[in-house]
Order: sequence, then structure tokens, then C-alpha cells
Amino acid sequence: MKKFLKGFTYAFNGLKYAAVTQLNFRVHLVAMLTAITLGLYFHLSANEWCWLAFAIAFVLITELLNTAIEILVDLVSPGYNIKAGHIKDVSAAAVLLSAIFAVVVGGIIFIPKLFF
Ligand SMILES: Nc1ncnc2c1ncn2[C@@H]1O[C@H](COP(=O)(O)OP(=O)(O)OP(=O)(O)O)[C@@H](O)[C@H]1O
Repeated sequence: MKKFLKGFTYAFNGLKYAAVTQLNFRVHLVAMLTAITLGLYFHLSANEWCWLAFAIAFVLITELLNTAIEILVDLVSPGYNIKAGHIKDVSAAAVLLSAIFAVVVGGIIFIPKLFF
């Protein structure tokens, strides 16, 4: 049980590290809070909450994995290496795609409620 709880501590340390060191992660957290606030205000349906929760989790998870990959690349390849650059670029592209997906989901849910 102690070991199980320690696993949570490590995971929270990872979240804290990402929040402290990564501006993008903080931006995503603010976007998440904004989306949740709007969701509460507009009384979203269960289906809409599911899509929103999925989009939010998807972005945060890809950002966390991107951060882990950046750290790993810097660890194994501290100097300039074209492949290290490609790895970071591809990893960043995954975050970009997930963010576009979240914007599309947010748009589908909120644009009709905000403007029509
Ligand atoms: N070791 C390297 N060798 C070659 N190119 C690199 C290397 N490290 C970074 N790059 C290039 O520079 C870009 C930015 O890298 P960097 O590590 O600053 O990422 P970042 O997303 O700005 O990270 P952070 O969120 O820590 O600021 C990468 O996407 C990659 O194209």
C-alpha cells in the first residue's frame, strides 16, 4: 500500500515539474480551467462533458509525454544532433495535433452556445 501511494507522489512530482518548467503546460492548464468554467456555465450534457474531458486529457497527456521526450533527448544527446532535433519536432507535432483536436471539440461545443 505504501509503495502504491508513493507512486502517486512520483506522478504528482512529474505534474509539478511540468507545471513549473513548461510554459505550454501552464497555458493548457489555463485553457482547461476556462473550458471547465464555460462547461459549468452552459450546463453541458454528459456527452459534451465526455468529449471535453477527452480533449483536455489528450492535450495534457501529449504535453507531458513531449516534456518527458525533451528531457530524455537532452540527456542522451546534449550536443547538436539532427536526429535529436527531429525527435523533438515530431514530439512537438503530436502536441500541436492534440491541441488542434481540442480547439475543434471546444468549437463544436461552445461556438453555438456563445454566438447563436
Ligand atoms: N540537441 C538538439 N539537436 C538538434 N536540434 C535540436 C536539439 N535540441 C533542440 N533542437 C531543435 O530546437 C527545437 C526547440 O528545442 P527545445 O529543446 O528548446 O524545445 P522547446 O519545445 O522550446 O522546449 P522547452 O519547452 O524546454 O523550451 C527542437 O524542436 C529542435 O528542432
